[in-house]
Amino acid sequence: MSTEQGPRPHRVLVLNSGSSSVKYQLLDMADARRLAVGLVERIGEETSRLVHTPLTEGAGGEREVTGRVADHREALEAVAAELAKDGLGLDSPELAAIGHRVVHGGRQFTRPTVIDDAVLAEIERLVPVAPLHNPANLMGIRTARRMRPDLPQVAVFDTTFHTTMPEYAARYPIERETADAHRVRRYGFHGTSHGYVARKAAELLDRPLAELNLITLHLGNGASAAAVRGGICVDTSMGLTPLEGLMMGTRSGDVDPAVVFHLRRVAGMETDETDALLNQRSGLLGICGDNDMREITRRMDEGDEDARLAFDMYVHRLKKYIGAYAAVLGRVDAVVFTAGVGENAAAVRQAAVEGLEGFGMAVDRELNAVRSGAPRLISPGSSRVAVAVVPTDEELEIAEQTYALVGPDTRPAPESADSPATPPG
Ligand SMILES: Nc1ncnc2c1ncn2[C@@H]1O[C@H](COP(=O)(O)OP(=O)(O)O)[C@@H](O)[C@H]1O
Ligand SMILES: CC(=O)OP(=O)(O)O
Ligand SMILES: [Mg+2]
Repeated sequence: MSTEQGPRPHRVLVLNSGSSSVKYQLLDMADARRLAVGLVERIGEETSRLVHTPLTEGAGGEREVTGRVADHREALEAVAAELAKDGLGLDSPELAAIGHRVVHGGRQFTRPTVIDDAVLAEIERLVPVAPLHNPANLMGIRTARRMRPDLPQVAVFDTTFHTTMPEYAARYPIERETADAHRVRRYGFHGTSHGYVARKAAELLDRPLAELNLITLHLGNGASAAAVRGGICVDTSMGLTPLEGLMMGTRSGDVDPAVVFHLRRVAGMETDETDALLNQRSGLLGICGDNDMREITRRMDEGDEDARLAFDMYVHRLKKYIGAYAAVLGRVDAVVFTAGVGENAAAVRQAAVEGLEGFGMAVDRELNAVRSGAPRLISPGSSRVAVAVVPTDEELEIAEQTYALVGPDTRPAPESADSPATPPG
């Protein structure tokens, strides 16, 4: 190893770019401490909003900036400006790397990957199968590269965790030649989150992950379930794109594919229209006009029947996946709820597990009502299967995977740090 030239950089900026939002965190990896966190939401609308919270000593509290943010480039520029106000700007020599959530990595990206032009081109090629997500991820990456061309940038893919699915779970039962020619298969998403909460659930249960059969339920705006045996994904509910599976905020989840042909024939709906219908105007929103579970449970409490129907459909479909994955796994040690809905909507957890006593699953009403940011059990002591709430932290997981790949312990001394990044193996 060559000689040290001052302290090595050990901060990582993580960008989790969604279709219309960016969540970000700046972390000090020396002690896994968060220095700043924030969110830009409603990108592309007139009412965009940036909420930035510096967490360094004396930096003051949360700041809010409102006004139109046209796209993910402007969003990142606005984030950089806020970070700079706290002395945490992207020009800081203490920044070691930028980690990006990339939703679709196809089959080729089976691990976090340092981004170069070839990797960017691959992510671009996958846009048709993640039309809401990969373009946003790409814009975040390109903007970050423009701002710090010297820094390693790492892509952490939602799909990676699911690349272990057995072939019989990953394939669709359609003509092989056609499927293979167009890479039509099930990829699965939210993998960073499923992998993270599976590990955290093992810690909560104080048992080795290798021994556990888990059903992890990531219920955010997008939602997916995974069957995890010994830390390895054996099935998941999302497929070629993040549209399959559970009912979501605005996405339908599972429907008979003939719905698409039917709407083409009887209503003349073109492919793009049906795509927008199923991805953006369906799910909870399509049934009751709201996609936020807080609003839906509030309306339900006031006796609103549309909200009740949306809730019942959401829970019914969730329960079907719990049952299916119990069958896939044979024995279940824990059901794990995570993400915005899973962590906060006690009513969803209660209703999804209700009636599953025959599967050894139950929720304790009082434990379930506790509000907490900590991993916790919500099943009664008598429950054969543990039911848990485990907050996800995709940003921390991305930061750790990024740092493990390009942090100071893994790369040559600073003098060669600006040499081109290595492409995937
Ligand atoms: N306190 C809460 N009670 C019920 N649902 C909530 C609460 N907070 C957030 N949610 C739900 O979580 C969703 C956002 O989840 P999140 O995991 O942040 O999604 P994403 O990362 O896809 O944007 C919201 O749309 C809402 O439905
Ligand atoms: C893949 C996916 O659905 O992501 P999100 O939940 O962030 O929309
Ligand atoms: Mg999310």
